[in-house]
Amino acid sequence: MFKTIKRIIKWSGNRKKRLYIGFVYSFFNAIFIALPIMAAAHGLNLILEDKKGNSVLGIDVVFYMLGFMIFCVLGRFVFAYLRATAQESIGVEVTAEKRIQIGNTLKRVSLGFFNNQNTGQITSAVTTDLAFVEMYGMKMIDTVVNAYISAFAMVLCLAFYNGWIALISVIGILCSAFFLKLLGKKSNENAPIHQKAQDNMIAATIEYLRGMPVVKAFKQDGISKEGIRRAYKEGKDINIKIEKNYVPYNCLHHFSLKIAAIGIVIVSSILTTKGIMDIPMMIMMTIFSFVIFGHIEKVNDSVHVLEIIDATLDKLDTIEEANVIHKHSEDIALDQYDIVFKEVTFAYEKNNVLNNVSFTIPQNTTAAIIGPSGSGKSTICNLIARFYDVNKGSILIGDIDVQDMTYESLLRNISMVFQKVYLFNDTILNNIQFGKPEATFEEIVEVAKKACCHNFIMNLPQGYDTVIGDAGSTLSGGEKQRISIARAMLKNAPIIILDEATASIDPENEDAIQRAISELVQGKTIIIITHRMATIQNADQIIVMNNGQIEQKGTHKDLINQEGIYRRFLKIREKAEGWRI
Ligand SMILES: Nc1ncnc2c1ncn2[C@@H]1O[C@H](COP(=O)(O)OP(=O)(O)OP(=O)(O)O)[C@@H](O)[C@H]1O
Repeated sequence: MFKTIKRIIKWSGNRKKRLYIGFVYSFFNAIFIALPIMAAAHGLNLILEDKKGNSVLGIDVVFYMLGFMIFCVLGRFVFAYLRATAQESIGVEVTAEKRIQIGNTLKRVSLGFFNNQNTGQITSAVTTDLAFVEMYGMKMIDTVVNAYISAFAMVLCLAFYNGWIALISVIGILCSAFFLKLLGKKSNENAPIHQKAQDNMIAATIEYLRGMPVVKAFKQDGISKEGIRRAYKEGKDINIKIEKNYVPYNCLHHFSLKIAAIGIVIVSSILTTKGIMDIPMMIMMTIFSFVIFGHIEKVNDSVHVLEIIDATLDKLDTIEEANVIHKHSEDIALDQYDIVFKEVTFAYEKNNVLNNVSFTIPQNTTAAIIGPSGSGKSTICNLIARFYDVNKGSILIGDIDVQDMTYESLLRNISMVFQKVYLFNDTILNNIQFGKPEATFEEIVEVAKKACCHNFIMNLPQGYDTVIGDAGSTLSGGEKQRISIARAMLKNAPIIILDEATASIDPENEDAIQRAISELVQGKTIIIITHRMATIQNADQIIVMNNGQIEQKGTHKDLINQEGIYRRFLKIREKAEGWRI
């Protein structure tokens, strides 16, 4: 429990000082809770003395007492207020920074990180988990640390009057701390199970929502709901089991505090009957027995929360410590753009997807990459853009290893158009402008015209200001593709990677798009994955991939005369394109 408290304090970074100042306020707050009890005992003593005939209770004394009580209430209010202002906003401030920090880290990790980590895990880490720490982190500091500080302040007050009573309080607190430790251990065992159940529920929900179109198309509502129902049921069962686990320790924690409270009352009564303690003091001790453990009693609820916070911080640390792709790279401006693969070997997980691949694409030339499905064509493109790092060998652009360049300086030189287009849930204008944030409206319209988007954009209700749905879901595949080509055109990078970019374009637009692509690629270094024969035949170089290796390499003229995959591929394509209406 205290280990996690220490972690939260460390997590608050340069705001630690405010936490410590808050602890001091908390101490004085507790003193101002104890003072009225002590004053009441003193008042009672005066009343008894007065009754005995010693006239000690004048009107001035009554006013002093009243003034002191008001002073205590005000003191309590002031210190509670100061503590809250010092500590409570820290959680919100730190999580806001952490979100940006994690966002920056996620931007710079290799895409492999998202494969290895469950998407549900990452999503929950940056949304619900961080929100949990935001909401409960500082609350726990208040509940736990301030509870012990309060108890410590009151024990000091008790010790001032009677050492034995103070000792009983300390024993009660220590016993409860022991049971809380056991509870913490149990909770520690359960936290990852709870977390996993929660991640599974989130992952099942995402899967269910993502798969909705397929579910509807195949009318398999029942089957798809089964997964989500199972995840929710497991979540519920695990939570019930965990709660049951905690019951004995919770009871023992409360029991030890109650026994200590009863002990204080019994010992004060015995001391009073023996004449060692007077009645007002005994009443004061009894009142103390009610309030001294009040805050600590609630600490047991915090133990589970702290364990969840601990597991959450572990998870957030894993993301923050993720292998950032350009830890040692520099911002380099290239002056030429030859792309060289030197004996590149790469595996996404265990099995090699590329084996010893070497080729050179000279600046301002076009290389078409062809090959059967799964042969590694897209992987080559992903490695050029450094979405992943090679396992062996190197990739050079303009004689500079891509690993020596920062992501930003590398990607400044590359425009990519993928078959699977991703558009942001934003206006069309902003989606195109993403390629060059400083572009003027006129520039955007110009590229949109070249990419054959302008007409359909103007037919939309708000033209360029039309907001397109999630991932562009309100546009057709061809329209999305044309917007992504416009985006790439606007970026005007010297290297263009086209990964089956025309695959989802409707035939009537294909020629127009091809013209647009011809404009996009003017004077650039191009890597293109395509099945379109005309594009392949016109390429300066064709790289034929098979099973992660280069099977053939050369121009159309070279390869047409060789027996091999390329000739077989051409035959199939000729047949397919011959069928086109
Ligand atoms: N993110 C990934 N994680 C793990 N394996 C992957 C990943 N992406 C691709 N692969 C695997 O790597 C191999 C090569 O994939 P790649 O996408 O490069 O092939 P491709 O030639 O472009 O195929 P296609 O023509 O079907 O797009 C395939 O076996 C594929 O299953």
